[in-house]
Amino acid sequence: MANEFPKNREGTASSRHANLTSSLDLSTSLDHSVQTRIFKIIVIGDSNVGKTCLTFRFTGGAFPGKTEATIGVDFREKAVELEGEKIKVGFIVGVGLVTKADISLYHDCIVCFSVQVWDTAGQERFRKSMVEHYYRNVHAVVFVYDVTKMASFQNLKTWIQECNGHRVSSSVPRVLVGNKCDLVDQIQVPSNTALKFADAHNMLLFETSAKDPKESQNVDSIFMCLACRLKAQKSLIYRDVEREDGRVRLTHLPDPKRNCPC
Ligand SMILES: Nc1nc2c(ncn2[C@@H]2O[C@H](COP(=O)(O)OP(=O)(O)OP(=O)(O)O)[C@@H](O)[C@H]2O)c(=O)[nH]1
Ligand SMILES: [Mg+2]
Repeated sequence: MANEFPKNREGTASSRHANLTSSLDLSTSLDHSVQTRIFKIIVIGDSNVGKTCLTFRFTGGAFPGKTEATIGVDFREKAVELEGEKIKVGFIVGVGLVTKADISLYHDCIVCFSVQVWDTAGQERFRKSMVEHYYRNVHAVVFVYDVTKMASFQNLKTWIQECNGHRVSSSVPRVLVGNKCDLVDQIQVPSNTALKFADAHNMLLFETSAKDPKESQNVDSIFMCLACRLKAQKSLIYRDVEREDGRVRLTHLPDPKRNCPC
């Protein structure tokens, strides 16, 4: 896998990823971070639902002034303190619209295509191998839909299927986020419909807005709550395990004494 950042549509290296890991594979950065506590969270959902803005709000504390569709993947991370302990929350944010030309540019990257190109012959084979990386060693999944776009809510089923199809265990925490609640006059997905769906899939539901500054605490609580659950679930004692390829992999040992205050 190439160790360079995917180029954006203008062909320049994306500066949005500035201080983040130079690797495209967070599991690789885990390899080098013995004793560092990192949770890998993937954020998926249709293009344009606000995945990038939500993670930007959490990691950067603001709504980005200018956004463009994510090509390839977006990496972000934030160091947070939980119960006096410092941990890192790393995000991989799924890609939006991908054209055929983009695909040839990004053939070495981890790419998650949006539903628009899922069933296109030829692309499907490529997508399959890339998405494997995307879901590997994931600690939590955030499904995002746009409360003003019913289609983005209906497509969640497909995103969940994909997640399950990549052997993401049912014990991996999943949350559902309805974004763009600031657009009160345009809401198409009623809260009770979303709640039923979340209950049926054993997910917590957050309805929020990456844009509205008054919601910023709510956005933080999505990820902090996940981090909290992860911290409670996973022992943060890592041990090294030799992989078949000779590299070292980190695993964690269960620690039943930890409880999540959420
Ligand atoms: N009103 C409103 N607009 C938002 C909100 N979040 C994102 N947007 C806008 O929605 C558009 C898409 O946001 P992104 O964060 O780029 O969406 P994305 O899901 O990352 O899209 P892809 O990268 O294409 O998959 C942008 O024009 C944002 O400004 C929100 O909470 N409220
Ligand atoms: Mg994006």
